[in-house]
Amino acid sequence: MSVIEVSELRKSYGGRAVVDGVSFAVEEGEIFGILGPNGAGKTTTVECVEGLRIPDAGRVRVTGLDPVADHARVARVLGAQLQESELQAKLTVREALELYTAFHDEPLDWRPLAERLGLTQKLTTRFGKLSGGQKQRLFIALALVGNPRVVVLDELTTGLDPRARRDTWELIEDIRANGVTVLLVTHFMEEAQRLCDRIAVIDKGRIAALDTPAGLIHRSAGATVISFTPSAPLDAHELNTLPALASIEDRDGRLTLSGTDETVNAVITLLARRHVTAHQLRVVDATLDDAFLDLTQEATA
Ligand SMILES: Nc1ncnc2c1ncn2[C@@H]1O[C@H](COP(=O)(O)OP(=O)(O)OP(=O)(O)O)[C@@H](O)[C@H]1O
Repeated sequence: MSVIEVSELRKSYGGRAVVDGVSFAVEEGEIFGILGPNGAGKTTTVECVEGLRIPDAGRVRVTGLDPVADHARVARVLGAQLQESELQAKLTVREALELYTAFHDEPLDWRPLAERLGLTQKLTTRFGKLSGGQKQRLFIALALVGNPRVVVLDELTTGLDPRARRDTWELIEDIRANGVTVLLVTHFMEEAQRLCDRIAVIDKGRIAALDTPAGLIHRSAGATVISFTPSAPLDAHELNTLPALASIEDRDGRLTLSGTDETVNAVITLLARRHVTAHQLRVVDATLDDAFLDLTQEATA
């Protein structure tokens, strides 16, 4: 049984479908990413998983339980990251940890958790005085203190500096290493590529693609990019008919072509045949960034 099952989920506001038939399943121990442009329906989807919004249609199950009908039981297995507005500025870190411990039947001891999250020195600091990174670490601690099987983290590293972001990534890997399943909403491609086992790309309320990060990159039209400045102009028709070509750009005589390994080999053969030298030749793999733009543009078209 999957830890999270979402099937044909739909939610509309004022007659506009913001989640329009989303289905996915998250397996035990996975870090599953939800990636998409602003307003794609990511938060609405995960809030249906948390039982905070009621779907118009479709089925959501968390460890086999309905998050709305079985809200109290789901709250025991699912840890959700709070939004900033949900904690009082005057509450100290210790008070927040004690308060959230009291909400759960079988909580973890918050002390080692605070230690692992680097909060021990901050126990007497009020929430309002914490830095952005410290607040995020406290939110992670509060999401984990109930000893959940699943945690939902929405835009966890937004607003963090690169160091704090990397620390947070290590924490998430650590959480998973302890057997917790992670559902992660993110805007950051690097974050998704580094952390997620699988990613659902959501665009306009629908799943545009669902795959591993490497799978998404390979699936996108231009998985490999070759760029060079030819020593003499090349024939446009010959370039445009290269096999598996996804895109071609000529910027002040520097050519950038995306496609597959087949495209790259054909470019090299063409250069040799025409006795043209390629200056500053670069071949790079596309990133998840490229794949994301490709996939979400595709869905727009
Ligand atoms: N309670 C609500 N009432 C009306 N419209 C809403 C409500 N909640 C969300 N929406 C709209 O639904 C759409 C999807 O919102 P959602 O927050 O799920 O997107 P998102 O993918 O999480 O976006 P972002 O990346 O910007 O956080 C948006 O256009 C938003 O304005």
